[in-house]
Amino acid sequence: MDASDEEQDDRKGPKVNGLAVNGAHANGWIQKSKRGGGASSGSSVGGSSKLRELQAQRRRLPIAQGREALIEQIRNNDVTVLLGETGSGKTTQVPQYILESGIAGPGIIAVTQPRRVAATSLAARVAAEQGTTLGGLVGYSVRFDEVAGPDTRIKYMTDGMLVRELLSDPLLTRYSAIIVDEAHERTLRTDLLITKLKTILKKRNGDGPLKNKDKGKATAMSGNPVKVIIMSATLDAEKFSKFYDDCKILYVKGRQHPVKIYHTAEGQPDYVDATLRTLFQIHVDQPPGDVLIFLPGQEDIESLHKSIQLYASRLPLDKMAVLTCPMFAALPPAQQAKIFQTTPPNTRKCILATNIAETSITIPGIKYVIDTGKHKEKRHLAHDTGSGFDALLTRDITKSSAMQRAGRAGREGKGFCFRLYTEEAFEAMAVSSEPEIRRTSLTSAALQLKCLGEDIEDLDFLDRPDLESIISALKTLYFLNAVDKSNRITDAGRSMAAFPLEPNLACAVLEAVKNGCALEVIDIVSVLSSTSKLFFDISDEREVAAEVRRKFRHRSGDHMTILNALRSYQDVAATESKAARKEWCRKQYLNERTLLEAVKIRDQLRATCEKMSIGWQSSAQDDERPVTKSLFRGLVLHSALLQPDGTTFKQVYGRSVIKIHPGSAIADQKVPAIIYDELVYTNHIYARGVSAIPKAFLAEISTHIKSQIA
Ligand SMILES: Nc1ncnc2c1ncn2[C@@H]1O[C@H](COP(=O)(O)OP(=O)(O)OP(=O)(O)O)[C@@H](O)[C@H]1O
Repeated sequence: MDASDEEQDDRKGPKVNGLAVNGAHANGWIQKSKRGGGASSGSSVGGSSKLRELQAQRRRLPIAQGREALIEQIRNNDVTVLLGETGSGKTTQVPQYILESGIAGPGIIAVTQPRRVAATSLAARVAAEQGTTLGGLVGYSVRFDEVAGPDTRIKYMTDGMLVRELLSDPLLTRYSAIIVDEAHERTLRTDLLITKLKTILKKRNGDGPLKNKDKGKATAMSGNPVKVIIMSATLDAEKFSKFYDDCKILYVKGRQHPVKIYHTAEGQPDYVDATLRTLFQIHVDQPPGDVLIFLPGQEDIESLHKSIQLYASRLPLDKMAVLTCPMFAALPPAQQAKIFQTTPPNTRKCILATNIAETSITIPGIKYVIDTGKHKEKRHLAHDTGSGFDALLTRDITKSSAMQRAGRAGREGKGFCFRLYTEEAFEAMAVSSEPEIRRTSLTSAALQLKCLGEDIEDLDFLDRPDLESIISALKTLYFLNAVDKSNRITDAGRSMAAFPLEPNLACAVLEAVKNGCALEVIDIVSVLSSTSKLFFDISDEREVAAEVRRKFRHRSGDHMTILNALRSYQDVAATESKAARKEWCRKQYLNERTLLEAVKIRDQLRATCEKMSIGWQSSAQDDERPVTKSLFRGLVLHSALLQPDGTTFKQVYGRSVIKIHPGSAIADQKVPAIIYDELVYTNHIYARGVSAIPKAFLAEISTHIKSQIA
């Protein structure tokens, strides 16, 4: 291991300990924080020692030194770009400063996050710092889950939730401050917010950004102005500033604890093996402290997990034990929660994570980070037919990601980051990832914008989406009958947008209402919309799991199979205790978290139907045909016909030749046509979530679709 041995300070530009503004040292206006804690709005700040300790921790954060100056800047400016090192305290402190200083008036302070795990864990931390219970003064809102109430003033939410709120409140009038955090990730939804906030600022605050105090006061008196703060540790601040009419850029200097970074002398093509060696080198040579390892995906995590266990079992008994905790989205909740648990004595916890743990979160105990420099990236390969598929590819990370990963060490004390790539490789990395708007499907965004009376192709974005993706999105909306031939939103399109679902699944629900099987389709769609998969795919138990789950199999395919599994779970849930339910799920290799989430989603979808006076009860019983027919309507662009070879399928509205995934309930059946939820690209293009459909469905496609593809 070649130690380049510098402390992480990859960002260029002048900074001072505390704050600097637009690159210049902010001499004269840096003030020491008078106090770090204390809520201003009726929260129950008790005198417990835990709370006192949390308040002392707040005062020790680097950002606390510039608290007053920061408040002043936000007070005097409509838009602020805030750049501060990882761990400096931006995400937890800025909303509290805004609240405590009263800048935001009586409105809610929204803090957006790209990932739900960040939104929920940050809300819990800030609630504790305010001495209140979660859901009171501080809450969160993520898709299908909200813990907030009438007293909530700071709300951590996923960027998607705030975009959704635009539909019911286009000027986001409930919010007096909107903090867009981790803006460097450039998720599609964050980019949409950044665009929309520009118009919202004009409408709520008046023309042009307000840069001086007097103007700020004048607007505050005249209506319901909003403060916008764009934050990140690794951001192209100038670009954001330019977008918002050269708004102020503030820099927070300093991390609470240093992180020492090491690079390898040579590249490590076998990064899993290199990780294993580095881990045991740390384990043998370095003082106690937990290790966080970043790997691209589940397969590498499972393989490394096994190797570590094997080596750890051979360690001398007088050595510290090694405890491994995998962390990826599809993992059951109990296992995910392990990363936040305290480590038993004389044990080194070792978390093997995807980039789900890369930004925002603080994992107690982590002192060492091993960064393989790889991640998986979803890319939508669009087709001019409106079809296309998402491919998950292993790629090099960006400089931004590398810095965020290193930033997960050094949150409670001095940290170390071991990068399994050379310093030259780091220097050669792209600064930040390509914005999602330029590489994922735009269908949902285009529909939401249509509802707001706007066209995605006309909007002012930080980076414009590709014309090809826009066309693909608009064609999909047309195929779903969400827009008409003149590209105007239809009533059906408006109804689709009202559901917290992808437009194709919302379309299937609306079709199911017509076909008398909404109950079933809502159940299926609820499982499909959960964050994790229903069926565990643990590689070394794959065959046992498939055998156990055979009883849920339905001859028509995976959608009805999902329904069978959900129904069986509900039967168990109706009679058994929580523990028995859990055990039942474990034995069936079913993810209970998915089932619990699906039940919540189902309730929300039923409530959405009721709000729109749509009946969700079913008339069709024990008949899969209307169910698959309804799903087909939503998944029409995901349909494929059996080829003469009898094993592969050709997309009806695309050019790809695909196979049914071996894990599918109908993998060994010969069926004339299929619909599928997604395509995954490995050595072949595989369709996952597959159901058989009669060819007749394809023939029945409405004439407007036929004319479109002619
Ligand atoms: N859940 C938590 N448990 C313990 N300490 C925490 C927790 N959340 C935050 N902290 C402490 O507060 C510090 C600041 O966290 P915060 O998330 O505000 O930083 P940040 O500047 O937003 O970092 P990042 O850019 O990495 O998100 C952390 O370094 C850690 O010391």
